[in-house]
Amino acid sequence: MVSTETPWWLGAPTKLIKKTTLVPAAPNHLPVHTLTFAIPKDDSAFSGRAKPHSEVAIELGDVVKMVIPGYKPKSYSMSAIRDGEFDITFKVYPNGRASGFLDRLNVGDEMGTFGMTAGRHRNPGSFVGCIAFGVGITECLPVAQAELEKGDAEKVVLLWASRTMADTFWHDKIEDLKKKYPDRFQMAHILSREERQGCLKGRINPELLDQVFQPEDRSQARFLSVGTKEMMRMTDKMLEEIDYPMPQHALLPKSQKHR
Ligand SMILES: Cc1cc2nc3c(=O)[nH]c(=O)nc-3n(C[C@H](O)[C@H](O)[C@H](O)COP(=O)(O)OP(=O)(O)OC[C@H]3O[C@@H](n4cnc5c(N)ncnc54)[C@H](O)[C@@H]3O)c2cc1C
Repeated sequence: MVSTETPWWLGAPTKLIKKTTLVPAAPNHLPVHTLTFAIPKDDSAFSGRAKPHSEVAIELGDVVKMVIPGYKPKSYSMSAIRDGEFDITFKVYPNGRASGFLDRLNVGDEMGTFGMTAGRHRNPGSFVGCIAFGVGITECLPVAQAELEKGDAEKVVLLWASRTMADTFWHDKIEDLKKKYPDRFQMAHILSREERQGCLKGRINPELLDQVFQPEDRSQARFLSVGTKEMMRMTDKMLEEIDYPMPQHALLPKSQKHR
């Protein structure tokens, strides 16, 4: 018998309602855009491993799967959720199959999307250190904000590694957090290709992590790094070198059944 049901991995048709450019395309910078979509109204469209958008826990690193036609569902962090709409923020890679498709969408177009759990849980404690590599800030900043809002973290330090300052965005959001939490939130930039006052220069290494993250009580420190798999593995190794064994010191370790 042939099933007429839509497979769960196609998600539900989701309409693009706004496109905002955060980093314009330039010879030395890949563009970054935010796409705002209307949340599909009918939750019954989600089955199997697909979750409704309203159940995506941004603070636990859950993702939205964007179903790229003729390709596959690709993961993106939900960079914000509001009444009836959600955002993804993405970098457009040269010849990127998924990012290229997203970049070519026009307001009013529809594509399949669904929510998916990252299968992680939160490790509580008084110090949070976040390390974002490039566009990894799309997960790190919303998680850092959620940690500040929760209140048990006395200090949240966010280190953002970029090529140059012109590759960065969300300065207004970062300033708002600094103003709202002057004693609890600290932001540090490290730039690999630009000397700039007030910013660290070079690449992340264990000594630098030890210098940037200085918890009063080391046993309370929890870390999140977001970037490519290789960058995250490398960062975990560096944290272990400076005596923060992982996943004991992970902010969002994988839950048992998702390992
Ligand atoms: C859990 C999770 C969350 C994610 N969240 C986001 C997000 O919020 N925003 C976002 O922009 N992306 C995010 N990504 C990455 C995203 O899923 C795609 O991998 C990315 O958009 C590239 O896909 P593509 O098909 O366009 O590029 P591909 O066709 O896979 O690659 C095209 C070219 O770009 C290069 N490239 C691809 N990815 C990277 C990279 N990360 N860094 C440097 N070069 C690269 C490739 O080497 C290749 O040369 C996330 C990934 C995961 C696993």
